[in-house]
Amino acid sequence: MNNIVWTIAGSDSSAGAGIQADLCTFHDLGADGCSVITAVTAQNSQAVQLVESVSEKMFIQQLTSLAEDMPAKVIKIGLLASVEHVKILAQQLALYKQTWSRKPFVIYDPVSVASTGDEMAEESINEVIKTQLLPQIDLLTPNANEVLTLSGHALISGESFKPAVDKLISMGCGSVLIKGGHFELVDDIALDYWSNGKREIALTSPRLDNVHTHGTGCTLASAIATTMALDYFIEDALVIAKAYLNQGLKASKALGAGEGSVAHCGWPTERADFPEVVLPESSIGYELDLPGSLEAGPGFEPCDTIKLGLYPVVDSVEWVERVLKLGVKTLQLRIKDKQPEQIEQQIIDAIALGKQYDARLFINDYWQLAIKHNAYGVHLGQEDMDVADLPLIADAGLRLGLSTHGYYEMLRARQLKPSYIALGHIFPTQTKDMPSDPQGLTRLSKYANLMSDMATVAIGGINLERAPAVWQTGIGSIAVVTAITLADDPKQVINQFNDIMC
Ligand SMILES: Cc1ncc(COP(=O)(O)OP(=O)(O)O)c(N)n1
Ligand SMILES: Cc1ncsc1CCOP(=O)(O)O
Ligand SMILES: [Mg+2]
Repeated sequence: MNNIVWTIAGSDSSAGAGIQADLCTFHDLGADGCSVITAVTAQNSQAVQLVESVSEKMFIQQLTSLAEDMPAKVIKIGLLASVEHVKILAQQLALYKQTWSRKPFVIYDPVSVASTGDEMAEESINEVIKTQLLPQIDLLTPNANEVLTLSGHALISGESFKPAVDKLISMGCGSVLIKGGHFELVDDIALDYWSNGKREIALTSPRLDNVHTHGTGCTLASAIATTMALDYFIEDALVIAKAYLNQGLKASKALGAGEGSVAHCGWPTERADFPEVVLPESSIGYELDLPGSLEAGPGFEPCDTIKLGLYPVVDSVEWVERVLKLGVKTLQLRIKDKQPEQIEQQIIDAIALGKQYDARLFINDYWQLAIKHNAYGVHLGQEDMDVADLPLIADAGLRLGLSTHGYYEMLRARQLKPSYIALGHIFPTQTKDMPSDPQGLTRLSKYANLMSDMATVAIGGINLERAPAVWQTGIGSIAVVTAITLADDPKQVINQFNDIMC
């Protein structure tokens, strides 16, 4: 399947920004790029010498040529220098959204002033952008100056972010990423804040000194566009794009006498390049008034190893005993949707068996009962995390396993210092209704690599046939339900899994 991304932007003769940077980013991260040139700019590392918009005829024809047989999954917009182009583009985007079989996701990175400080667009352009273009935009990526121009809100403190974003959303755009590259809310920290009016996240990275920043806005927006085209959730796309940018900034270099450009170095893999997720109970979290109560505490009791091996997840004490007798050392009691009093005795019995066999027995969901009866550990999902008292679980000395479904959740979970992070679901599963698509092995390898210093567990649709490839990703454990509970011969299956994972 094609992952076509269009860039609608200006040509930068110095090639560090604009169309050139966009196409480079699409290609680097795995999208199929197409381009619609809005303007040709003559610039070098020190200044923009000339900007000339292409004719309306040429602008329309490029859009028409592509729309005819190369419709985009994602459209990324950069420099729009002419009022007429903005009007035409707004109309065309509305048409694509109404008529294409799959609505394109549209990202607009406003570019009216170059990083050199030169004005690049017609003076009256902002009015048409506000009234006609913003209603067609799914993600707007302004810096502080652009927030002021478009919303009238100055970003003077953390508290000013939400009203500014609310204003932009009320003007019609679906979500807003405020980029912190140009202002410092917190010393030495580059903070990005995203909200769609319902969900909000903030990401931080250390501010990088002595780097060349030409093309950062274009590169960030293009990296988001590509990862959205690769079907990542938006939160994950923002994380990957920020890591891509950090990696590119560290490798940036000057070509002329002035400002050099951000480099393009492939899919980011170094943990140091990935941002931190701002937790609500942190100084920046308070300042931004982020919802929720997650906080980075001292962390949870670790397991004795980060290679937890085969991890059967079973739904009865009988199964707990059965797999323990077959030598299993990591397991979970997962009984769904019962009142605590209905399952308390089963939890007590399972914990006793776990201790008798010296195994790592995790209790799914019922964390109060797990604390009350001193279980080895608790497993919680993303929704469970919002309601469970995590500091209480940590204080009680229980281990904690957390489910995650992508980069953002994984990095956020990591900050809580759990005993392991589960990654799923990897393949289609009949055991649980999953709201998202399976992650697949390529993503699992990336996650396992990024989390290689801690205990990780892969779950979802894993059977004996798939296990060798899963194990090769470097994951520390494989959790299975039906591969064991529906097996004709569970003993043989457990032995075969153990052979694969040795
Ligand atoms: C090892 C492991 N990984 C993931 C899950 C899923 O947990 P959760 O998202 O809370 O969903 P439920 O299991 O509660 O339906 C798990 N149980 N174990
Ligand atoms: C509980 C759970 N969480 C994510 S997938 C899953 C079910 C895994 O079951 P199976 O191994 O039968 O696919
Ligand atoms: Mg759960």
